[in-house]
Amino acid sequence: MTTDTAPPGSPRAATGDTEPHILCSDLVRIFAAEGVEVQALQGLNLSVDRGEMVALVGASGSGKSTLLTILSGLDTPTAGVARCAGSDLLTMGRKERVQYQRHSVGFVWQQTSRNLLPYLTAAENVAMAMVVAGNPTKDRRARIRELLDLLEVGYCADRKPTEMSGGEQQRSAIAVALANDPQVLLADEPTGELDEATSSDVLEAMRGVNEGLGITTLIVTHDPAVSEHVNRTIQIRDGRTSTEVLRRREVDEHGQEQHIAEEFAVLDRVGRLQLPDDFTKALELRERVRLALEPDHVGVWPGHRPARSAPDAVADPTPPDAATRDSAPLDPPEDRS
Ligand SMILES: Nc1ncnc2c1ncn2[C@@H]1O[C@H](COP(=O)(O)OP(=O)(O)OP(=O)(O)O)[C@@H](O)[C@H]1O
Repeated sequence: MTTDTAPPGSPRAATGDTEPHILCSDLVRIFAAEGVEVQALQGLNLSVDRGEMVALVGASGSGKSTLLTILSGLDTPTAGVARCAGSDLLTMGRKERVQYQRHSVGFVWQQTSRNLLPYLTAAENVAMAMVVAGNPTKDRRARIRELLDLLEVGYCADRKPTEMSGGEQQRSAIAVALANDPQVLLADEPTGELDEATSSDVLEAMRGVNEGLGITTLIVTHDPAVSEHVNRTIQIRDGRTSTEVLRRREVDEHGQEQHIAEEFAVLDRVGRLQLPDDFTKALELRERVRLALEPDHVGVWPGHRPARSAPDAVADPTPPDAATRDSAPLDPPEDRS
C-alpha cells in the first residue's frame, strides 16, 4: 500500500477520508497470447477521490479498457496495487468479488446490447439488476421509477431497447448501473455509438448523477467533447498515466466567469514522467537527455547534441540548445492527438 496525502481543498481532504476512492499504484497487467506477452498496463498510477468525475483518454491500445475491466472486478491485475471503494482487487476472493460487482460498482458499456436485455423493458432491466443482486422487493417499484426519472427516461419505462433511441438506451443503461446504489460508476465509451448532440446529453446525465448522488465516476472515452463535462481528464499512454488536464472556473477582475484548463505531466513515486510526443519530436529527444536542476524548474536537453559551452549539462545548466521549451505550456491532450 502506498501512502497518499489528500491535497488541500480536494474532496478527500474535505471528507477526512484517508484513502482515495480509486487507487492504482504501479499496476501491471500482462496478457499472454499465442506465446507473446502484451504488457497492457506498465506500472500505472491513478488516484481518484470520492465523488470525483474523471475522464480517461488515450490512443487505441493504450490500456484504458484493461484498467476499467480490472476496476469493475471482471479481470485481475498481474501485479501492483488496485483498490476501489474499499476493496482490494488483487486479493479479493470469489465471493467478495461477486458482492463487489453487484453492490460496489456500476458499469456502462459502449454497446447498448451489452447493457440491456433486449426482451425486457427499461423498468424490467433495472428490476432484473436488483433481483440478481438480491435487493429487497420493498419499494422496488418506486426506486425503479425514481432512477428512470433521474435519467429523464421515465417515459421509456415500458419500452424495450428496440423501441428506444441510442441515447435513451444509454440513459436506461445508467439507471441499470445505479440499481444497487453503487459507490463507483464506471463507463467504457458510453457515447461511442451516439451522435454529438446525444453524446453531450448522456455525458451531462452522468454528470447529473455524479453531482446529485455523489457517485465517483470514471469514464473511458475517445470523445473529445468529454472535457466540457468533467473537471479532470487523464491521458493514458503505453499503459501508464502520462498527463492530466485540470479545469476550474474563476471570476476575473471584470466579474466575467473564465474557464481555465491547465495540463500537467504526471510524475510517479519514483520520479518518472512521460514527455509529450510533440516535445520529444521538436527537440529530437531520444534514448538519453541532459537534465539540469534550476532553482524553480528542471531543464531537459537533447543528449546527442554536444553542449557548446560545457561537456556536462548538469555542471553548466544553460546549454545554448536549451532554448525556452521548459516554459512552454503543454497543449491539452485532445488537441495534440
Ligand atoms: N485479453 C487480451 N489478450 C491479449 N491482449 C490483450 C487482451 N486485452 C487487451 N489486450 C492488449 O492490451 C493492450 C491494451 O488494450 P486495451 O483494450 O486496454 O486498450 P484501449 O486503450 O482500451 O484501446 P481502445 O481505445 O482501442 O479500446 C492492447 O495492446 C491489446 O491488444
